Amino acid sequence: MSEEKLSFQAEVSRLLDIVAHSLYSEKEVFLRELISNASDACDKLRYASLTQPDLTAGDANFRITLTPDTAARTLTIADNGIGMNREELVENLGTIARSGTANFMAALSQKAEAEKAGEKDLSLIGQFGVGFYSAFMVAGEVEVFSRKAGDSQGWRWASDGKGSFTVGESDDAPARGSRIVLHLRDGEDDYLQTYRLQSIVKKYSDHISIPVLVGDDEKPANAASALWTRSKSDITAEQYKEFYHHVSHAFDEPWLTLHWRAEGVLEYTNLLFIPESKPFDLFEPERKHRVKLYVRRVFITEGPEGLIPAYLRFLRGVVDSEDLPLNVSREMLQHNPMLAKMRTGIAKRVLGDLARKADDADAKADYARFWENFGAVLKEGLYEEREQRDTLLKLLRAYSTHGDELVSLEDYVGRMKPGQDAIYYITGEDKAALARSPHLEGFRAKGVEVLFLTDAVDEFWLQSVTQYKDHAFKSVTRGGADLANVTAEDKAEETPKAPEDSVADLVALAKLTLGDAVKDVRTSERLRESAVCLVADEGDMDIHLERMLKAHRRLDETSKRILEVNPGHPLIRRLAELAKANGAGGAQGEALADAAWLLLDQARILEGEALPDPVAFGRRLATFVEKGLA
Ligand SMILES: Nc1ncnc2c1ncn2[C@@H]1O[C@H](COP(=O)(O)OP(=O)(O)OP(=O)(O)O)[C@@H](O)[C@H]1O
Repeated sequence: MSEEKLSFQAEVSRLLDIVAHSLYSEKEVFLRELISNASDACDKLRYASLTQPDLTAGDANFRITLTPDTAARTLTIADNGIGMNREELVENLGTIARSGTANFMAALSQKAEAEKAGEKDLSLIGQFGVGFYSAFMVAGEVEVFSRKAGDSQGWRWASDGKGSFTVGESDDAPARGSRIVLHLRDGEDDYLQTYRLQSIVKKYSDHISIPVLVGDDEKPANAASALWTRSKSDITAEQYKEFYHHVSHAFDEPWLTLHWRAEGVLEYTNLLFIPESKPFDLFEPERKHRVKLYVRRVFITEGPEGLIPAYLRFLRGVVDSEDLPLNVSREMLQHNPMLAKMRTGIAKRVLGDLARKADDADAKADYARFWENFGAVLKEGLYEEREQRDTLLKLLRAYSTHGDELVSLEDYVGRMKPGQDAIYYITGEDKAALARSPHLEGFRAKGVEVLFLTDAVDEFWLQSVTQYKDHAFKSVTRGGADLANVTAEDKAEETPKAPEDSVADLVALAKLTLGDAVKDVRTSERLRESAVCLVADEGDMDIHLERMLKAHRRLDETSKRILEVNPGHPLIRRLAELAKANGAGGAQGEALADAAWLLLDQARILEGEALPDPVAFGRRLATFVEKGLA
């Protein structure tokens, strides 16, 4: 077959464009990327050879070699790993298959815009890692010769990184694995010097368990032992960080590094990291984790189901088991009882370490950073893992009416007012909008704190977790406000409102007028400044949850709401007087009926809901304003 010319996927072309104009300040990281790929390729072959020993026959010593050629001005990175066939070369080196790529590209173009505007480097690309494509930061042309383990045919892939690449058969491919030849750009001769290459390997790839050989030197330039098998005291923070970059393909700092060995019935070593920033694919529907499973230093698979609970899927790193059988197939893993035991052990340990961070009064801001990134994921555990519920509730943080800082449930309970039983919350998308909600007025006036719960997942865990330390969770937009029993801080608050019966006629008239449009009309305990609001009945679905379900087409019906009126509000007082004077069948009947509809529509607007009949609303409003001006 002759050579074929193919185009890069559009995202790759855009990425290459950015890479060529290098956003990386340290170009040398291209080597880290290529060595990381080579090491992954060796890991993959080692796993495959467990069941097909022929694959490594004749050459079982995995290694990565870097060969500079000063005359040709090329740097060659070769491995004897799994290699790639034609389809894999096209697929892996022509597209970006990773989930979340679309989001990333969007973020990237924003960044490009921001940079034009002269804003600070957001180092987004650094967080994502451009992998193989980083080769084009230093090379004007890249050739990949590759032969897949077990295949007879070898291939050559080549590109100048400008929109297209060629792929064709090659007699020059290694016996097994890949050889990447970088034709260095002018000015990149640094990467032809052995000592320079050695120092880069030491810096970024010391933890790689495959030996990396540079030039003619027979001694590997890296320590070539799996980092997690070394003693903690022998590992520097820098080495942990580089290992985190390698396993996670992310380039932020680890927020937390957890390195421990579980001993007892089961033995396994864990080197896990919590990233400092949110990975792009955190909310993909599969909710897959990315932790790598090894058995006695042999890489088995990434992200096996059942090893890490979904609510901890932000963890990165490796788990190395001493007990699982080496020939465990990926498919059978999931049903292995040892895996379930490891999962429990890992969850306990991670949550325990998080609890220590959460309890540390000096680390408040630090924990808040973690919470902002991963709190929404952690909360999934509240309904998915009963055994960890109490621990997770202790880790929970939320904004509240108390101030600008995240608060814990313990803080909240400590501030509860005499006579207050419940933990009050309000759900919605946006904290600032929630803070303006009329439902909060009475709570504010009595100094009762209300939590703002703004993650979609909040609606779900609140269905199954009903209380914290005997205090029920209660939505301020549902049921009665129960504020009568709470002693106000401010005595003025206790001054009696207009007696309820003064608005009884208005309430009766509104009920009659609004009929089926509402479940009930009643006077409100929770309003102070606003005239009206809508609430859900005690047993009904919360307004925000219902709206969310409808948006996702999981619900067709809308439950009826209760319209609450504030008997202390001047408008309500005035309407109440009119309703009383008018009696049944009075001359003001029509105007009062219009007023009732306007009150309901106003409450809907405050709730952020669309009006079912905006034309009627407009007409009624016009009539009223006109009368008012007359
Ligand atoms: N030396 C190699 N041997 C075998 N396969 C390779 C090699 N280098 C790259 N690949 C394949 O190409 C794919 C794409 O590599 P690339 O570096 O772009 O992305 P990645 O390693 O998946 O992730 P990242 O971009 O975070 O590094 C790899 O996932 C792998 O399948």
